[in-house]
Amino acid sequence: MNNVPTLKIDTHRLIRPKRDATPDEKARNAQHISSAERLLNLHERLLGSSEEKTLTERFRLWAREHDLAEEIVYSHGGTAGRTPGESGRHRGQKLDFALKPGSAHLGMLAVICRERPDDDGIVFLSRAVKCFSHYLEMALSVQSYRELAMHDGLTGLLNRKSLDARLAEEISRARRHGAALSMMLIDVDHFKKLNDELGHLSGDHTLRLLADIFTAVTRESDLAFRFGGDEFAILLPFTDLQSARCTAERIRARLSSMPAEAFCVTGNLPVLRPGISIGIAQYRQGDAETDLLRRADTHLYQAKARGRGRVCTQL
Ligand SMILES: Nc1nc2c(ncn2[C@@H]2O[C@H](COP(=O)(O)OP(=O)(O)OP(=O)(O)O)[C@@H](O)[C@H]2O)c(=O)[nH]1
Repeated sequence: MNNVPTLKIDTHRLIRPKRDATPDEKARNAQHISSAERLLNLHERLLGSSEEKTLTERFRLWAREHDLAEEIVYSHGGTAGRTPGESGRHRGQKLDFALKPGSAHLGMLAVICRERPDDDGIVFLSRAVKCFSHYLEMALSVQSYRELAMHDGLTGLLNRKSLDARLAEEISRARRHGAALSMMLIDVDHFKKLNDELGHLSGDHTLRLLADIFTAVTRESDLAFRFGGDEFAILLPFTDLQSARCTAERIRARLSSMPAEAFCVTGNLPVLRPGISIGIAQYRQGDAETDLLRRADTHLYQAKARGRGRVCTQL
């Protein structure tokens, strides 16, 4: 974020306007001013966007409007070192630029031109790519902060804030397509006792182990969240109650198949195997987000009330 893009124009190459400037000097001045205007326009277009896709699209449109490129292709995992620095290397009608705004390597940018630019054209293109790479660096940095803000620091699962957003998305999808959607709420049984007897480090360790189990047992399309404290939520798109129940039982089976020592981080302590209670609800047409959440919570409460260590669902 400390790399604030600067408009780098070779002002020293501008020749002071003088009455007796030769036609050649006048032409060079005009060319530099036109380059500056075009780069300024690029800055103005890129400014204010922190999305990688939007930036690439804006750069592509700018390059096409200025007849600099037919196509722009950005790839994250470009072959580092193939093109040193940001100096474009002409390969047919394609110029490859390594995006290195500072010490970071952000990938490669392929600029596909209709005709081979002359040397001045390549220098100008390099400046434009450098400008783009600064904005891209900021966008990627904002993106990674956004990612972090959506996750829980202890378990790495999505956090409560993400749940609100994803629940609204999934409900609107289920509503639109008439697709099944289930929600699972999971709470650790007697977690306070586990914390008190084994210590908070073991408690934290248990929460991480549970998160790993949820990730391992669920499908890629399922979304696991740390709801808060010792409570978790899993959203299961395209999943009815019966399948969600099977997933819940698989989670319980995986948990009970783990050796008890796995839950203790400090040796010579009494072994305390954590149990979990699970409540599941399925989306019903017309449900608001809070309805699904409230019903899953009611079933979790039932699981606790009926003696814990079980799964309860709506009928
Ligand atoms: N180690 C650890 N403990 C936490 C964390 N967040 C919340 N807790 C503890 O989790 C415990 C939750 O306890 P309760 O909500 O009373 O419930 P419980 O003891 O699990 O009992 P039941 O849910 O009724 O079975 C509290 O003691 C919290 O201090 C955390 O991030 N790490």
